[in-house]
Formats: sequence, structure tokens, C-alpha cells
Amino acid sequence: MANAQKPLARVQIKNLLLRAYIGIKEEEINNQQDVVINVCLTYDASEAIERNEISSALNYRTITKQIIAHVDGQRFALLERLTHEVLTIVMEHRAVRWAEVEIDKPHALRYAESVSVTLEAQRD
Ligand SMILES: Nc1nc2c(c(=O)[nH]1)N=C([C@H](O)[C@H](O)COP(=O)(O)OP(=O)(O)OP(=O)(O)O)CN2
Repeated sequence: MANAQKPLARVQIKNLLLRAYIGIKEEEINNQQDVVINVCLTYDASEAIERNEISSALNYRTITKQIIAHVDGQRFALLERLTHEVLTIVMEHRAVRWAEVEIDKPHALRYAESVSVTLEAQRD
């Protein structure tokens, strides 16, 4: 299949709600809080479409389970670091061409509904 015709799939894992120790305040160090993870990635889905078999696809269930195992109940200081670690998990899958991870801490700021950090990465 010619490069220009390769179907680049956009996969989104939306609003994955986990709980973790995240933050620098004493209250945050002592108590878990919600984190909401959004992942968007692209990969070449030619084989998945052609074969219609999970073994030919980038399994988003696998990625989701890896993120859950890494984050749920674990401890982080900065949102930037947590976001980076999740992005690293996603990019370790060689099929991923580009990925963006946004992680929200709802109600972390007294006067804001939520605060989030977004990081993205691209494979050459
Ligand atoms: N760049 C970053 N800045 C901050 C982070 C972070 O992870 N990256 N984290 C925090 C705190 O952990 C928390 O999210 C916010 O706490 P705080 O600044 O105290 O916010 P409040 O609105 O509760 O502040 P008040 O002064 O109590 O109103 C901070 N920054």
C-alpha cells in the first residue's frame, strides 16, 4: 500500500478516571485524589483493517491496563511528571506515530473546576 494511502487511525482513551497521591500540598500528600486521563494517539491501521484481527492492531486495552497499573494508587508530586510517565508508556508501543496525553486534577485549585497538563510526542 502506498504511503499516502495508509490509513492513520486516531485512537482516543477518554476520561480514564483513576485515584492517586498527586500534588505538593500536605493534604494532597496524605490523601488520594481523582485524576482524569485522556490519551489521543495515531498509528498505521492498514494491517488491522486488512486482517480484521486484534493481533494486527494496536490493542488500546493493553495500553489502558498499563496506565492503570502505573497510576492507580501510586504517588507523584507534579502533574507534569505524571503526564510524562503516562506519555512514555504510550510511546513505548512502537506502532504509535504520535500521541498526546492530558491529565486533569479536578478541583485541585480552589477557584477552578479543574487544572490539567498536556504533553505530546512524535516518532520520526
Ligand atoms: N506546574 C505545576 N504547578 C503546580 C502543581 C503542579 O503539579 N504543576 N501542583 C500544585 C498543587 O499540587 C495543587 O495542584 C494546587 O495547589 P495550590 O497551589 O495550593 O492551589 P489552591 O487553589 O488550593 O491555592 P489556595 O492558595 O489554597 O487557594 C500547585 N502548582
